[in-house]
Amino acid sequence: MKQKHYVRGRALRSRLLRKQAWKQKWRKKGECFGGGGATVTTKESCFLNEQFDHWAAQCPRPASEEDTDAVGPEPLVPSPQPVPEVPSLDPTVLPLYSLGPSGQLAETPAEVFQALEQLGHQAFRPGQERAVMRILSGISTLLVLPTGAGKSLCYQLPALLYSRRSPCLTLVVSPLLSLMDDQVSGLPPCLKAACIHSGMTRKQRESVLQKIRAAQVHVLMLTPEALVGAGGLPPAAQLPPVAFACIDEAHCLSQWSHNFRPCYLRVCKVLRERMGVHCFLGLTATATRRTASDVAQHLAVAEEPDLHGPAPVPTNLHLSVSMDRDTDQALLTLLQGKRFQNLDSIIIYCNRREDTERIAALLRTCLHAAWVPGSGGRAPKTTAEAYHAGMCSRERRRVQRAFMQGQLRVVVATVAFGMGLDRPDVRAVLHLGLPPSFESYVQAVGRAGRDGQPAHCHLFLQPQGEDLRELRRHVHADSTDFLAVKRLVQRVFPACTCTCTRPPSEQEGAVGGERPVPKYPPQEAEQLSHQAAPGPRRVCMGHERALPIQLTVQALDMPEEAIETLLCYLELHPHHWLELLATTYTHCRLNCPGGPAQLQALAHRCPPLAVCLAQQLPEDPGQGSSSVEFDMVKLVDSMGWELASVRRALCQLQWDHEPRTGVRRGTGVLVEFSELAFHLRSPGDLTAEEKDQICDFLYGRVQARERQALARLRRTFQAFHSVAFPSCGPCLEQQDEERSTRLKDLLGRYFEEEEGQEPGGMEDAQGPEPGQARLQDWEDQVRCDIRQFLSLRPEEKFSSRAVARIFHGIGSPCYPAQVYGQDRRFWRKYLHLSFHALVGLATEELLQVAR
Ligand SMILES: Nc1ncnc2c1ncn2[C@@H]1O[C@H](COP(=O)(O)OP(=O)(O)OP(=O)(O)O)[C@@H](O)[C@H]1O
Repeated sequence: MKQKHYVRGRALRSRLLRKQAWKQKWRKKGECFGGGGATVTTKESCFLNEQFDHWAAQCPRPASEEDTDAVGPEPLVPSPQPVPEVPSLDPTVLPLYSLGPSGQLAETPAEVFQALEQLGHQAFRPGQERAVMRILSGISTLLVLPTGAGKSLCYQLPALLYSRRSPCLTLVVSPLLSLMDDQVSGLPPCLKAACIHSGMTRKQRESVLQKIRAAQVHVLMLTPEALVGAGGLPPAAQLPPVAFACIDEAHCLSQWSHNFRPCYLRVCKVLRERMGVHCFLGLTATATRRTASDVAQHLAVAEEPDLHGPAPVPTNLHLSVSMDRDTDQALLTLLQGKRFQNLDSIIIYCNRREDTERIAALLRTCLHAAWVPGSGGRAPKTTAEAYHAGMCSRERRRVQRAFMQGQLRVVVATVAFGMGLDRPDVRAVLHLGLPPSFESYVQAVGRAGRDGQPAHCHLFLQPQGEDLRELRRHVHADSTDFLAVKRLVQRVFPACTCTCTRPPSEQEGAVGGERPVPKYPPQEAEQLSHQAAPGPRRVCMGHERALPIQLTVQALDMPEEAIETLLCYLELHPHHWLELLATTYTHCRLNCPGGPAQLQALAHRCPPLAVCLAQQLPEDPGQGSSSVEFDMVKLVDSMGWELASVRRALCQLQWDHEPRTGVRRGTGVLVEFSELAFHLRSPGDLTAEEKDQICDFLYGRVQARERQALARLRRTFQAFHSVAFPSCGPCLEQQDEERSTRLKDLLGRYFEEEEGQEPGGMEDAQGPEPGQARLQDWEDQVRCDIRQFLSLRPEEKFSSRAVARIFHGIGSPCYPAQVYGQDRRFWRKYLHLSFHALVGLATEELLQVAR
């Protein structure tokens, strides 16, 4: 029987719960991205070769010197087993075809059409031939085509032809970790493919790498994290040359896209600098003009991207929208109406995981008896199942397989379902609630009717904009306040002693930084240069620094991704304020069982240890110690060595050779690395004005992003609202073609337009937004609640944003939902009021309390 435990003391419990929530998140991150794990120690690995999959007794052979750095996030790719013979390879892959005298593409040769047939297709679809010929001519290309238009062929065919000419590799970077294995097995048999992602064991990864080294793989699929994060790929010299790199979902590269992923920016850098990639193919189904030109810039595509391909929503899709009071009942009515009742492959998208479970159960109960199987012949056995990222991967795979095989009629899912799904005969896609953007709507409906046959899409919009409130929460969750930005800037640019040597003439402000200035869209660069005038000529050429992730996240009350995004902005700025390096473990603890004498002796054969001890001596004069703890990155910076070399030198202290036999043996020394940290290089001689400029720039960017996201939401809501029926009644029998076309036009115009021209004011400037109440009607009550909330937790130092977040039900690292969500008096209480108005009131009340 379970025993009940009673805990006294709210403060203690909150702290414990907070810690627990944080640990859970940390562990999950570790599973997904290879980072975020607990302290990595050599204790958990084999004593002989430091691998994690066996103990010393079963060790196949002692580690080589190169293996000794197999600790921490970077060196996850040791090569413990004999490497097969690598065929002699050309270091670079030349384009297959050369351009004409005026730079035009060659006429498509017969071998390209033969390869197309070999891949199972008779003719090219629109956009494919040009993209394929550009890649085969070595020209970087951005291809924007709707979902299901056949983008994958544009890397498959060139990969096949390049590999036919000489052994080489095509890299495909894709965020679809869950589907990667399926994607690999779905490739045509003439293309040998493999994948590397963080869900693989070290052994699996090593076996893939061996095949690659032996040039047995034509296409290598990778997640961005697997490329730039933990482990990465071995040096380019150990791999076949890369013909070209394909970036799937390339819109993630743009900071203006609905789905910016900072990690993607490092992908291009790593591919260029580490893998020597010159030719890129970017693929996306959802890029506005602004996003597309930003992505093109990153991929170094010279021309303006062509957005005049097929319309974002194919003609065979029939779109409709309704605003029903009782959405659950309306959904049941719609599915039993003439238009939907015979359709036997339906996806229903919900914004919340709980809803997927609830709706699936509702459909199982209410639809099972009423359902009339379609004429397709395959009658699904199950009516409805839920699918979301919170389910275990086995269960998700089971649901997906059942749907793909036609055994399941309806999948009720979050957006986690359907990415990369290639079932041609999905007959309907329904949305229960407003999608977060036009992009995600287009992507979702694009899963239907890929076979060209008619398919139906319906959206249930909540009439009072209730779903808008939920979506706005996500926007505010990503935002931050000025103080947090300032704290981050202080941590990133601490003063260094290099400034002492700056000549006085230069301190006055000779113009122009010496660091290289990255290429930037002219309009953007101009805008940025107004915000950040060129600073004085740098004396300090930059220091390597480590910002421990956990500590920084807690200190700034900002999620890791938000911090990474801000760091990316600084790297992208025309002044190139910093350089982001791969995350690393920064804290090192070295323990000598032989006591201080052994430590001193080791320092004689290990320069990093000698430097470290020398740096520590003034604090600990005369006192011998058998262990030492230090910041690796600081040490590396002071020595001017490479981080990997220092780590390797330290790890080697754990081994020496038996003097007589020369056999390797353990010294008993223990080297532990911990504290995963952002790793960067930044100058330490910034003036106070420069730091202020940087803060202004970052905060301006955060605000602009928030404004842009809110404006996008508003526009999405208004577009669907403008074509919505008051109830689903008129959509039961047949679609309304006029409204469907009107919606398609609105979507087409959105992707065609230059974005960012919208009035940028926050919601309050124009009165309450849809789904919001007027602040004046609530002000007294809100003030009263804020005061009560603050008085209940006098020990906490809330910021006004933290208070507003709690009233909107937004968790943050310091104030997680698991803790604060328990107090229902405040959590989510004012979701119907403007977030910024709440911040304003909270500021006034906090000032009042402080007086
Ligand atoms: N030239 C072609 N002729 C006929 N069918 C094709 C052609 N090119 C691709 N296809 C088919 O079109 C389907 C969709 O292709 P693919 O998965 O590459 O689309 P996509 O644009 O990548 O979609 P998504 O954006 O959803 O990933 C596949 O079944 C593929 O075999």
